[in-house]
Amino acid sequence: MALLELRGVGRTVSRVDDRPLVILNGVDLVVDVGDRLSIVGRSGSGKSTLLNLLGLLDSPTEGEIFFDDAPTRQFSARQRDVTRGRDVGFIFQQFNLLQGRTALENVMTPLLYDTGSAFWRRRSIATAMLERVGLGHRLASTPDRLSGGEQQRVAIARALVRGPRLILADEPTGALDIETGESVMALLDEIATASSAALVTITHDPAIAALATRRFRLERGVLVPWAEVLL
Ligand SMILES: Nc1ncnc2c1ncn2[C@@H]1O[C@H](COP(=O)(O)OP(=O)(O)OP(=O)(O)O)[C@@H](O)[C@H]1O
Repeated sequence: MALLELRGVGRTVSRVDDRPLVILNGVDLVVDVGDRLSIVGRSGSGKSTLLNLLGLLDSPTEGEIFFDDAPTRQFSARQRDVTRGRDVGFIFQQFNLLQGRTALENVMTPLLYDTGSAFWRRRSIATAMLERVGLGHRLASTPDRLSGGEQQRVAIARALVRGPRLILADEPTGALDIETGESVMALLDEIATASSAALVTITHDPAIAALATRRFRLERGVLVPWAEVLL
């Protein structure tokens, strides 16, 4: 079942010199429930721009994006925010944790926006999530007391605490050594599998890209399937 579908998606921005810059062009992509996709591409090829579109942070200037078969062009700003908050989890290279806040507080943060019972149960839900990523003993630690791998585990717990159906990871292992990166990817895959979430990973690392079942390369804004295994 298609969770997300991009049809003929493009994104063009105007520059200071008024010449338009085509960042993405004619992107067709279907992300199914439980899919594992990787996207590689040179710096400036449009990877982050594409991820922002997949996460409903930006809108395409051409084409259409469907979420659960609904055209997102017709979504109100609130509908986009609600859909994103409920269904999309973001993981970044630099973790983006709230400094000065404990691991538990960081993971509880997305639940503050939950209108259901999860809001009232946020402490126990966040605790269980941190236990799941192996950090049950570091609930009270602030990011400055955690290693890079531990910080990324907190970020994963925070991204997944609301049970998103789509996980978007932008260079999730970029700031980690190879071994820690592999264990972070294994954890991401395990949690995504348990909740049937789709996982889209942007990476420069061919070994990380090869973990996905569907691999793509962005070449100057054009998305091309990439079957080559580089291991
Ligand atoms: N709002 C904008 N206005 C002008 N140019 C932009 C805008 N957003 C992105 N670009 C340009 O579009 C190109 C693609 O940007 P994008 O950040 O998507 O690339 P990327 O593949 O993620 O790069 P990197 O791997 O270096 O992060 C870049 O040349 C960037 O400078």
